[in-house]
Amino acid sequence: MATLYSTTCRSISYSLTPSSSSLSINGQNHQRLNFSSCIAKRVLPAKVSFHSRRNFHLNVVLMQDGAVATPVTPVENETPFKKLKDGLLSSVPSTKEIKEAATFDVNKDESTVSITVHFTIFGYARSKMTDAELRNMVSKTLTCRIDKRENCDEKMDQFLKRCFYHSGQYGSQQNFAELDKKLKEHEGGFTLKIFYANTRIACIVACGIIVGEMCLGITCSIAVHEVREFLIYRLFYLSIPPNIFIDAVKCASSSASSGIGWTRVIVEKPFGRDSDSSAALTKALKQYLDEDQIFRIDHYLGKELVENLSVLRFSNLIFEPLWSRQYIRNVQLIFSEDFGTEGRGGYFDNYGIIRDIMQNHLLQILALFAMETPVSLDAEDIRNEKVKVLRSMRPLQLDDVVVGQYKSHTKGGVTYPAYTDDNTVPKGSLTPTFAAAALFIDNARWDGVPFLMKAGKALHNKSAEIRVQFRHVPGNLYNRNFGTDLDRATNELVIRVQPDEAIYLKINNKVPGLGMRLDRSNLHLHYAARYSKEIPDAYERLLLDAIEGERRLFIRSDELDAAWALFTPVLKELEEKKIIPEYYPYGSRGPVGAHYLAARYKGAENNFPYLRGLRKSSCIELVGYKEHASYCASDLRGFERLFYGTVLCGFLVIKWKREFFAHLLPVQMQRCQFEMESVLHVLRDCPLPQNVWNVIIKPSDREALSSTGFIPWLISNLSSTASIPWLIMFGVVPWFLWKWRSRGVFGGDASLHSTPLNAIKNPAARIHFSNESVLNVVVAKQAALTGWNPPSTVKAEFGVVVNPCMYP
Ligand SMILES: NC(=O)C1=CN([C@@H]2O[C@H](COP(=O)(O)OP(=O)(O)OC[C@H]3O[C@@H](n4cnc5c(N)ncnc54)[C@H](OP(=O)(O)O)[C@@H]3O)[C@@H](O)[C@H]2O)C=CC1
Ligand SMILES: O=C1O[C@H](COP(=O)(O)O)[C@@H](O)[C@H](O)[C@H]1O
Repeated sequence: MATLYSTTCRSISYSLTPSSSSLSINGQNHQRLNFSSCIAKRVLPAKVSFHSRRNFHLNVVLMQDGAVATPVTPVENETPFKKLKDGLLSSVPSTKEIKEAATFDVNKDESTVSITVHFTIFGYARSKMTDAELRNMVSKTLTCRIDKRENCDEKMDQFLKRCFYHSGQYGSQQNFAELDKKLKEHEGGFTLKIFYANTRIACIVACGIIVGEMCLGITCSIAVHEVREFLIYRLFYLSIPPNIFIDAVKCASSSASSGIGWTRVIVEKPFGRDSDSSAALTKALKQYLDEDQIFRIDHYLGKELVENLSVLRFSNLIFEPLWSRQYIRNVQLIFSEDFGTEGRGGYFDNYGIIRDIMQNHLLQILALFAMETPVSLDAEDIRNEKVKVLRSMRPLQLDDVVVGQYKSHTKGGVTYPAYTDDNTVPKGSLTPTFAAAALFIDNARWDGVPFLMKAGKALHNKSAEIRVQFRHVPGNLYNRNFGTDLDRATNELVIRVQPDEAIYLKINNKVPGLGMRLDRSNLHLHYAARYSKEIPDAYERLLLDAIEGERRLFIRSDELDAAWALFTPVLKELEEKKIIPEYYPYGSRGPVGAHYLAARYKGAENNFPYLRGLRKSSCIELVGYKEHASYCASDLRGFERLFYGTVLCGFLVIKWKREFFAHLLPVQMQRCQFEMESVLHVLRDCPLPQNVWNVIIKPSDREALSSTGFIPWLISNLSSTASIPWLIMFGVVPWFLWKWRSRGVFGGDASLHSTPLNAIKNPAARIHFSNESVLNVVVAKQAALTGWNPPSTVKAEFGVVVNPCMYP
């Protein structure tokens, strides 16, 4: 826990916890500290144009070109708060500056304000630590980042001198009283002088700049010539496990809150586990705090590109008109981490990825993305709109969720652990480390548009992205260039939140030259190339906002209720039904089920995500799958066609499984322990087909599939004509499965099948392959390998039909 305090206009009590958690400072994740310490806040002499707090952010919104200094009203960006914002952790004022009283020439009214700010950070936790040890710990990650890197050593030294530590129990009034005593020793007194020539200005100054919202009670008619006041502001940052929030808040509020000045509390997530526990937490917090003292932090809201969402939408004419169901096909919100829980399993296992990432970070992004235009940039106006959009959403359905958990995987001689290998995780835990979900907003703007969320740990990369896929161009003149590949034919806007922040729009473009060839190119805003300034860390922004009393990026209690209302039913169902997650190898792209979920919702023409990577299509027409899909191209080689046919068969199996496989083959399903069957999951995880797989595929190739993900694996393998076993494998596995099933159900005689099997074969018969000989080769190979040759009637029904391209 941390207590920031400062005397004068910004006296902040801040406590971070010397714990294992990561506080991101300077763009890196660092240990999150439970500490309170002191940062001296500089007083910045500046010419300022004062505004009320309500307008404060309008000032900030003024464009500042990152590359070229803006000539526009620079004074508005130079408020002490802005400076404070730019310099909190990095630019510590010199002692001279601290002691100096700043003089602000307030417009023509000549109001003059003298401010001296003391800023101190105190760490508070149970662990024993001296101030020097704390400073040493902080110094390991502290850098001079935002400001001009001048006198860094000196600045950091000054900063560290303001860090202190006090050890105590979270539920001990006495320990908090001791903390209070120590804080007071550092707080001292301060003088706030307001010289003014105009009462109105003086009050605006006081309200808007000096004492933030605390001044609201001050009547503007008071003619103040000089105010000598001693204000103490304390900001408690509860970077501690949620089960001790209330103890800490109780003690802080009764034994260590500021007597004169504000006391605020930043609460870290998770805010409960579901609607009930969240409501209980809010109720308990409100015993000791008012809502406006509570700052529920969601650090994703402090990320630069998330903040930029509203700017992008509301200050660019080109985007806002497109921001609706009319033009947007789907929106994808993606979070992935390339590491597992690694030591945080104790916390994580009680929450799981849906609560850890989706219910808060991704949902908050969604709300900002989808909200209607707020009345103003005022925190309440923005939060009102967010609540409205959250309340227009349909609670998540189990059918629209896929959960996964990472399993151990060996790559390059290194073995990566399974989630359950973490010794802070209970054995046999079913907690999802991956989830994909489709959410819907039932309002006029977004009706029918899927918002696809995906979040996972131990995946192949670390990133956070918003991807907006637009609808196809109706009657596109250039259709011929794209065929039926919807992804190529339409635009996509990508907002890369991290790493390497960027915004880019995928467009179709003519490749320069005499011919007419189109390609996909990006209109690209790459932050590192465009802006020389480093991007502040989310926590830097949010801590500063809390100090300033800016609530825009913090979660209001009604927002929280609305968010939990969306996720609580499905979380309960997952837990009550003990849904087994799909297992995915550490470092992979996650469970296959997620691709099917996405395929179901991304758009009718886009049902075969695995085929997308190949950027080719075949002359196969599939009729009988829910959404009609067709792929056509003239240059496919035989084994690729075969592959398509095989995967399509797999889709049919999935499609029809629910009707009859579920009760005919419960053993198989149970053995695989999966709720949902998929061809890939069968290949990778079910014991029986794995035997076939093992006969045919070299171990190294098997491993490659698990570790690289299916699309790159296919691309690399299918592009090698030497790899003839692939051809066999793609044919054999489904046939083998089918054979096994036939045996299981009909005693090995497929001809005895009746209605259920017909249910697969009939639609399958409508799959057209354009190369008969390929199938015959495969059938012969599989007969050799499995000892079973499908009866000719079956072969015929599976439809080896030479079929010219039906689609140009
Ligand atoms: N780590 C992350 O990436 C993120 C964390 N959060 C949230 O931030 C908060 C802190 O996270 P993190 O630092 O990882 O948490 P930790 O589990 O590391 O806890 C922080 C500190 O709290 C004290 N503490 C831990 N467990 C207990 C306990 N059972 N009873 C009393 N005190 C305890 C410890 O200090 P001591 O023993 O010295 O008192 C510890 O150093 C949590 O609410 C977390 O959910 C939010 C987003 C991201
Ligand atoms: O809130 C959380 O976020 C982190 C990821 O944050 P990032 O800023 O590094 O992307 C995640 O690791 C953690 O599980 C979760 O609690």
